[in-house]
Amino acid sequence: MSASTRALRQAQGAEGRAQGAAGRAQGAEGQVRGAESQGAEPGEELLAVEGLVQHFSRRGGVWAKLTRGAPAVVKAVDGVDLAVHRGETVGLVGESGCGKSTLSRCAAGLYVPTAGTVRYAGQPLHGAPSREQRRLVQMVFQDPYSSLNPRMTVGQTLAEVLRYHRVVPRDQVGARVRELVDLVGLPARALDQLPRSFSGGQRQRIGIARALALDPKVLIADEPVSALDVSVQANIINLLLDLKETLGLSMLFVSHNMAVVRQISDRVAVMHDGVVVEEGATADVFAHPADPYTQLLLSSVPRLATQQIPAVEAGLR
Ligand SMILES: Nc1ncnc2c1ncn2[C@@H]1O[C@H](COP(=O)(O)OP(=O)(O)OP(=O)(O)O)[C@@H](O)[C@H]1O
Repeated sequence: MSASTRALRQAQGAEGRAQGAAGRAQGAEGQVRGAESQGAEPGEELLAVEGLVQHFSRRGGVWAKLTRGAPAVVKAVDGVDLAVHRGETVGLVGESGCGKSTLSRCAAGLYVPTAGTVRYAGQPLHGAPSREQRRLVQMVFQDPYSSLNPRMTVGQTLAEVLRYHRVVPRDQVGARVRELVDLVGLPARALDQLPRSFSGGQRQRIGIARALALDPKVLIADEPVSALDVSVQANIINLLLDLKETLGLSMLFVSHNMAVVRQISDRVAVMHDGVVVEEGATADVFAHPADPYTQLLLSSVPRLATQQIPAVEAGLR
């Protein structure tokens, strides 16, 4: 985190935080400003997975019928060590099915891993984490719509999260809900609207607001822009970059899109068949990929070296 951001965080209450980021979020209609995040001094190790294994059994159920003839166990994640340091964004890349989502869900405490540990600031996150610990790491999903209750307004959804997790005293729930909506660049009238009234990009803003409602320290964004029109992708990426800076968040950014990951990440980890095959500073990995699989991934993005990424192009239109 930069000195100015640290000073801002110290000075701000929740109100100042909301106003600061909202202004930036609304001004994020231009190009992706990924360079801001790169070169930041990495802080202490915040989220760490060690020796993480997640195997799924194919025995029984519809899944087994669909995959008849395949091995009985899917080794979705097969021994991964990965850390996200305070204030940094780690990009997790790899083709579909390599285990990115499974690793993210384990890291967020949504799955109890087959083996290995997930720690936040040295403390195990799975097992029986406290209410406070559960809030520390939150996910933003590819399709926020499927996880929003279609019969609840945005205001009701956010208020429910705040009340259930007792994030703020009951008499402050309304004010905090308004701040959250402002924080993600949505107008106040969004509070009274149902999810179906929003575009894909706006729904993703709601998904981000819901994750932020729990006041997390680490955000895990699993393909947060891949379901969006290319013209909207840059806005959401810029919003995430702004929120990361303003709130001092750390981020694990999961994507199959090498160009987007390059733009947003300080470090990158490349996943293949359930393991991380290469990890390093983003600029180094992209300039000098060491693993043959990374080389293959990069060679399939020929425009990358010389041209703007699609999201940037979209943002400039
Ligand atoms: N609940 C489950 N039961 C059985 N197998 C699963 C389950 N979830 C994921 N898998 C399998 O684990 C492997 C890794 O899946 P995962 O979704 O983590 O990959 P991914 O890299 O995120 O791919 P995508 O981007 O397509 O989601 C795949 O072979 C997938 O079919």
